[in-house]
Amino acid sequence: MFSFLEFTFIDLLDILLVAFLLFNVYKLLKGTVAINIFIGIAIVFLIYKVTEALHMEMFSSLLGTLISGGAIALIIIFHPEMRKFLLMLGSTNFKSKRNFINQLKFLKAEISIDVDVEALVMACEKFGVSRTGALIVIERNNSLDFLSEKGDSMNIEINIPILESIFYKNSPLHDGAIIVKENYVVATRVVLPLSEKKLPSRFGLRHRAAIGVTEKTDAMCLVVSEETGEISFIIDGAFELYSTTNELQEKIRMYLS
Ligand SMILES: Nc1ncnc2c1ncn2[C@@H]1O[C@H](COP(=O)(O)OP(=O)(O)OP(=O)(O)O)[C@@H](O)[C@H]1O
Repeated sequence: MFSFLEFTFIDLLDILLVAFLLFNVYKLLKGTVAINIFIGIAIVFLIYKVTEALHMEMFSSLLGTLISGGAIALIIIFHPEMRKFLLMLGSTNFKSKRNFINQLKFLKAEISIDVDVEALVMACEKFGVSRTGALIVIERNNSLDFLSEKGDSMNIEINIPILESIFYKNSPLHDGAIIVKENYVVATRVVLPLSEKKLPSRFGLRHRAAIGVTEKTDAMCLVVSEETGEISFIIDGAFELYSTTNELQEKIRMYLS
C-alpha cells in the first residue's frame, strides 16, 4: 500500500534535476515581470497535480487541457527568457580546468582563477579619483564568449596602465564594457544586456548593464561611476557591499576561488 514511499536513486536524481531547473529559471526571471507569470503557472500546475492525485477527474482534466494548450502560449510569452536560459546553459564553460570541479564545490580550496585582482581594484581607485567611468566584467564559470563576440576582441594581460589606457576618455576603446578572462582583457567595447529591474535614479545605464550581465550569467562586475567616482561591486544581479578596497579585493578573490 505504501509502495509510493519507496525512495530510489532515480527519485533523488529527479528531485535534484527539478530543483536545478527551477532555481535557474527563478534566477533568470528574478526582478522581471515574467516572475509573476512563472509563479502563476507554478500554482496552476501544483493545483493540477493535487487534483489529479485526489482523482478529481473533471477539475484535473480541465486544468490538464489548459496546461497542455498553454504550452504554445508559454513559448510565445517566455521567448526572450527561454533564449537566454538556453544560451546560459550552452555557454557554461566546461572546457576550463577549474569549472566542472568548481560546480561541485568540494575541491574549491585547491583551484583558483589567476586574475590580478589588485591591479583591477587599484585601476578602479584611480578611475574613481579622476572621475573616469568604467565597466569591467570578470568571467567566472559561464563563458562570456557570446558577449565578447559583440565587442572588439583583444588578448592583453591585465595591468594598471593597460586598464587606464582602455578607459581613458579619449580612447577609442573606452565605450562599453571590457571582459576579463583569467588574467587577460579578452574584449573591449562590449555592449551588455540591460537589467529591467527598478533602480534608484542615481544609477544610469552603466550600472544597469552591470546588473543585467550578472543576472544572466555568474560573472561579476566592477563599475566606476563617472559622476561620483564610487566603485560598485556587482554579482548575481545585486550590489555587494564592502568597506575598504582591501575587503573588495578579498571578496573578488573569494568569488574567483
Ligand atoms: N548596455 C551597455 N553595455 C555596456 N556599456 C554600457 C551600456 N550602456 C551604457 N554603457 C556605458 O556606460 C556609459 C555611460 O552611459 P550613461 O551616460 O547612460 O550612464 P551613466 O549615467 O554615466 O551611468 P552610471 O551612472 O551607471 O555610471 C556609456 O558611455 C557606455 O560606455
